[in-house]
Amino acid sequence: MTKIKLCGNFRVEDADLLNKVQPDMAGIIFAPGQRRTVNLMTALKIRERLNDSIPLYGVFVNQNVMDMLTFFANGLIQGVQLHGEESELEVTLLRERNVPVIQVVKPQQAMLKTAANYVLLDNEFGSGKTFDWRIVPPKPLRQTPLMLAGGLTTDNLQDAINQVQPEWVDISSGDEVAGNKNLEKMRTLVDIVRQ
Ligand SMILES: O=C(O)c1ccccc1NCC(=O)[C@H](O)[C@H](O)COP(=O)(O)O
Repeated sequence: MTKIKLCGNFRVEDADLLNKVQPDMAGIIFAPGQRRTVNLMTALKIRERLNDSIPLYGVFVNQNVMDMLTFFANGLIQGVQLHGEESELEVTLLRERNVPVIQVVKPQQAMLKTAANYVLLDNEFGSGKTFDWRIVPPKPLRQTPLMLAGGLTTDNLQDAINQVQPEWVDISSGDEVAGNKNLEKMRTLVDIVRQ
């Protein structure tokens, strides 16, 4: 069964919504200067309020690996999403310290051989824009479990799963209404993957 990550949570109360719908993974943005960026205090509060059963991943763009290791060691995050041009060396360094890694790649690179636990296909930063799913290599050719992202919504999620057969889907804009996380959208998305 496809699993679901709900990303870009940025208000402390988003933890309560996540607890209600129980996604397989949640994400918060540490990349600076973005609409959904969280500061350390908010991140700590979200982790504190979030059910222990929901792993929280930090999203970073070309940031300091030592910070990622510290956040992981302190239990603030349970894994990292590398959303920039991070090197395989950085991925390996994190993996050697048992940090689960999601490496974001361009859709054409789904076959990339990497030490990361997952490759995530997205062409922008939580932009809500889809890409042409036909360019994703078929499942038997992929080396690493695939997370599909980019403009997934309650309207297109089922088609995306049918066409791409990803191990995971990752959604941010698609669970928002007027820029805030929305319980009904989140619930519908989770129901679609679990039906
Ligand atoms: O959401 C952001 O602001 C963001 C900023 C910098 C790097 C990544 C960012 N978001 C990543 C995600 O939320 C998801 O991994 C994914 O791209 C979902 O995007 P979408 O559903 O298209 O909003």
